Amino acid sequence: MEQQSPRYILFDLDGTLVDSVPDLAWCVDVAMQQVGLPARGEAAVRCWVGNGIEKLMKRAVANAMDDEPDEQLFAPAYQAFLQAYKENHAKRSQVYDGVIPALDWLKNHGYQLGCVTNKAEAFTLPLLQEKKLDQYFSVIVSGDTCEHKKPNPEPILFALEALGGKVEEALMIGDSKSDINAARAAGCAVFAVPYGYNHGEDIHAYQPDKVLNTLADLPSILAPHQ
Ligand SMILES: O=C(O)COP(=O)(O)O
Ligand SMILES: [Mg+2]
Repeated sequence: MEQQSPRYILFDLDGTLVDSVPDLAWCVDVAMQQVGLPARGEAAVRCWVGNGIEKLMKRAVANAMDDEPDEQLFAPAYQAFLQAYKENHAKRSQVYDGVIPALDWLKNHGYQLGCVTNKAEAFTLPLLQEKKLDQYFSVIVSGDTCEHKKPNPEPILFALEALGGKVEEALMIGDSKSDINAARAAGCAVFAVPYGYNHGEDIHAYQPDKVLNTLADLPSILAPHQ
């Protein structure tokens, strides 16, 4: 399959467009307190984000990346997190520098944009709206839109079908190995940003087609369309 210059660009959300860990960590610690566990803090949450909020809370309750949590603690902690995050998904979170100018430029130069996130839809849409990012995207695919999340290619393929685009014309941009692996499995190009959340690992190790220090670099890399 010959990769063409992209016309469809799919953006990851947490760690790529928005630094959402301050709100996620705040809500994790509210939940920990409610079930009598110690606060986990932002640094730990930064390593645990990326596979959806249920997985994040399993890691927080177990205080480990891969261990299964105590079910008696997990169920109430997860409910407490959902309750807290409803009111606290955008308060402390910030759009990264360079995002708005990049999205404006892409939108004005003929690109079709989508957002493909592992965040649950109940939180994705309000966060994008509150940060005034929803207006840029013709399709928004959340962690519970499809049967599988990234790194499965399904959400990327679903977004492209909605946009009417082919994988050869698509570029995924994300911060984690899940974004890179999903894009590779789908068969599209992938760029990464190094400032987000990749479970504490250097994103270069996953060999994206390019690593961008900021999304503001995109206009100097991509050709304008009509
Ligand atoms: O909610 C998460 O785990 C992260 O979502 P992301 O796919 O936007 O990085
Ligand atoms: Mg991400």
